[in-house]
Amino acid sequence: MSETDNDKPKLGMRQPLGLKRTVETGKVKQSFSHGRSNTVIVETKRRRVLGPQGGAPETAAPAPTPAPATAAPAAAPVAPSRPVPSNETAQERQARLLREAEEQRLAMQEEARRRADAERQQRAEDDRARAEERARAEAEAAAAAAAPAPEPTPAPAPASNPVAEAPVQAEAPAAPTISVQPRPFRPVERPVIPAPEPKAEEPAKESAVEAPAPAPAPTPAPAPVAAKPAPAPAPAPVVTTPPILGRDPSMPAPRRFSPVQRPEIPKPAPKPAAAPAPAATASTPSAPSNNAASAPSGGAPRSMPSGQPTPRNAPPGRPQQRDRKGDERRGGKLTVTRALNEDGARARSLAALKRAREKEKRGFGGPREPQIKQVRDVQVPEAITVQELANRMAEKGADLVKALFKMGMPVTMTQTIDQDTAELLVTEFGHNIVRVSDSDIDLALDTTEDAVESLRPRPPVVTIMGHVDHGKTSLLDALRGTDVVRGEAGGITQHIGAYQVTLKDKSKVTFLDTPGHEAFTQMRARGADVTDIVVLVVAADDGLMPQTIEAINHTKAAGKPMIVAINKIDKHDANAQRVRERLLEHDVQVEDMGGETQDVEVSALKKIGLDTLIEKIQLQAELLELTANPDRAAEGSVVEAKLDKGRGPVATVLVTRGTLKVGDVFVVGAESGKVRALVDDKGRQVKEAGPAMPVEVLGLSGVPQAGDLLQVVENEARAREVAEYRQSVLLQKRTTSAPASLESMFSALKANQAKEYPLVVKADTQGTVEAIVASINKIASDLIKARILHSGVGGITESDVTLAAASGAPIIGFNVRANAKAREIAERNKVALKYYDVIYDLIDEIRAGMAGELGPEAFETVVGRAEIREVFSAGKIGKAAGLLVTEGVIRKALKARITRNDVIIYQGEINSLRRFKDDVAEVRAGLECGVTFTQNFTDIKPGDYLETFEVELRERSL
Ligand SMILES: Nc1nc2c(ncn2[C@@H]2O[C@H](COP(=O)(O)OP(=O)(O)OP(=O)(O)O)[C@@H](O)[C@H]2O)c(=O)[nH]1
Repeated sequence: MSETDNDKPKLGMRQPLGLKRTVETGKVKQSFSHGRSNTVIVETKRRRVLGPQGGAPETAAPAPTPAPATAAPAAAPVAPSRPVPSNETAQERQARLLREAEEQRLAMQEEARRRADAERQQRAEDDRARAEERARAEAEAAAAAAAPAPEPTPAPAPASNPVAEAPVQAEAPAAPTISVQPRPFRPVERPVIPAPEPKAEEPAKESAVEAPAPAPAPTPAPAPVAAKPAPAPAPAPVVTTPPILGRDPSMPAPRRFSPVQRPEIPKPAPKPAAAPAPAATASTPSAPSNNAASAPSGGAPRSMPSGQPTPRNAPPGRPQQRDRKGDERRGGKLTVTRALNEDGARARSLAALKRAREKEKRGFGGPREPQIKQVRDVQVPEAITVQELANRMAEKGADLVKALFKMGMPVTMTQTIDQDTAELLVTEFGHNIVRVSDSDIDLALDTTEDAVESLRPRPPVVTIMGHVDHGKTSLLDALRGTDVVRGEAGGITQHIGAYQVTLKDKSKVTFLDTPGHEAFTQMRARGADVTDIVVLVVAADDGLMPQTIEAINHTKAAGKPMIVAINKIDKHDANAQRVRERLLEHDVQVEDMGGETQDVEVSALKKIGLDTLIEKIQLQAELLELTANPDRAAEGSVVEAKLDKGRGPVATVLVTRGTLKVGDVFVVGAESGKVRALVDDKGRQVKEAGPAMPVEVLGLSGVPQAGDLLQVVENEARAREVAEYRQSVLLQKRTTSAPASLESMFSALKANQAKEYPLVVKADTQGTVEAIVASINKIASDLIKARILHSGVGGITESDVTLAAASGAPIIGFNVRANAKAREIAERNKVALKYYDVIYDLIDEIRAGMAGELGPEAFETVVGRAEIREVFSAGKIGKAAGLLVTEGVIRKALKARITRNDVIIYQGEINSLRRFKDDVAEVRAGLECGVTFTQNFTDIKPGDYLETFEVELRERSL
């Protein structure tokens, strides 16, 4: 039974007597390279001293066990455990155990290295011996060849065999003595076995195993000292640690690092190309060869001088070792770091150097010079965040916040401040404020005059104006040699027409035809605005009419010269002179009447006076000296716009200056676009349109408003930006309509009391839509007003019908029709679709419809009036009044009312009408009578008046 067993507590048994435990156990944690670790239990056996005679220890330190032939490292004797002081504390024991474990580990490493060195030396020796052998053999062969009679040569002496020399060589590295075995731990105590009589062959066998020499030759060789087993019963282990001076040799000395004499490492000999002897390879035991393989390769020179002792009490620093090894490994290599920094200090990376150089170049490297503060022009919109303002000022946001805080405004960076506060900050920081508003996004109207040298003569733009049916279109047709009149619905012009006529002398005149109907006031106003000359057409038979006068006013307002064309002079009742006289009433003095306004008598039908009219137009144009710069970005005015089924939104534009080309990017009103095609008044595609040329423009994003200005811009992004801004403004206008004053509030309240007549209006052109909407809005009265849910250019669509259905509104289609789907939905939802092609019919029907919506009108007629003279009590029915009829007839069947000081105090019916106690139906003026009322009305006083009246219902008209 081992002592370990004895130590175990045994249940129900008594503890053995008197003997202290002789085995100390503890855990040791080992750390290996690459973060590996191992925890082992270490047992340390203490020497047991028995009594005074106990000179010899009862239990010897583990005697070296005869090593098995295969385990070469185990052949070394187990390192003896030093006696442990009995008063050792747990911490001391722990420290000691750790120390011992570390010593063991170091010893193992040293042993492995030593063995590798020995092997290397051995190999070198072998090579040398083989070389000598070969040389000798060659020499002998040469000698034999030289000798006439060769003598038999004795076999080579075994001593010369390199294998036999191996053990001898193995002795060399064994010189330094090591106190620990290469085997790491021995937790189990070995039993004391009497050492066998050393056989002669045993050491040899051992040495053969120890030595890397592969030869299994049983040649007796001197056994290595360290490997020599001590004869039993030697109490002490093979002593390896020299006793420390001044210490009792019988006492176990604390373990210390043994000074390890580093063996001389031969210079790494160039490895022979040939492999080691095959015999050696075959017979080499696996364990040593493994050890050899694990030894560090001898190729790299060691940085530590050989033979230098390891510092005695130096802590076993693995990192130190690793570093050293790493240095050694890298010793021969040229790395970037080493190349850049020879002294081994940590060098900056190439990227860092590059960055530093760049920084230097930028001028940030050196010490900063005090910079002169830059004064900036800071653009500040109506509202701006503190952060954004800081960015624009190139100041720190925190500084701005601080400044605002000082001003008593605790704000954050993300908070928005107004323009005034921003101005305070901008001036505080020494900059200049430039106030801007959202409208700055918009394109400014280019009012700059073109250089005189860039101006070229351009055709005049002539607008024909006048009352409806006075022959405007007919006159224009006669001038153009075309027949537009026949194509017009109802024979009336319902949209503006633009044409360019080439005259006999090849000069050109642009004509704009405007509608004469009152609904197209806006169109006439626009016509007057864009034109150079106005031709006022007045029918000689009809004279001046409302729209004639309106046209005169538009022309005057626009400040344009006028030519009066007195038309229809072929008619028998034509009276041109009367027209001239009537014109005087409106401050238009024609030449014949001593004025400056030109006039001409014409007949569009008979083509009389047309040349004279043209001459007068040309003369007027000459006087005006019309010029424009064709070589610049185009500007134009929209005279008409529509949504064409095949071509999309189309605008008729009169170019005012510059030249509009296909591909130009433009903004027109709240729409933008890129010119896809240009079509002239004769339907031909043109590449460009110069000043005063009317042209249809294709490629718009939407239908613009007639009268909108078209401006060519630099790029599509800018065009979109401007169009978006303008649309947002329009939206804002539509959605914000708050009453501004009390007056407007009351009028709005009143208007709200009026009944609404909802409508959806769709028409063929923008101008027509505008005219229809304006005409419908004029129909409104205090009782009813039209509410146009939606108006637009183009055919009637599903969405129009859906919108109308929601409010039960009819849809007005002017020169447009509903598509199939819209018709289907309209039928299903009972939405009325009303189509028109003459604006008169449209307005009349809407007026009738709105009137019908209100129902018949009540008209009241007072039939009789009487003065109340006396008031009597009439019992249950309240009071009776004695009257004198002053006017008309008081009838019982009629409605009656009592007024006091012209204020109605009662309205109802007469219950009874009596004259001298007789009930009568009526009492005429001048007679007296008595009345009672249906309702129990008692507030009657003498002096009040009684009226009887009739109500007549008549059909309403608006
Ligand atoms: N006898 C006679 N009739 C004329 C003359 N000029 C026009 N008319 C007739 O007058 C009518 C109206 O002519 P329009 O040219 O349509 O008149 P308008 O001014 O263009 O009418 P709106 O476009 O509706 O404003 C037509 O029937 C013409 O035939 C003329 O010189 N002599």
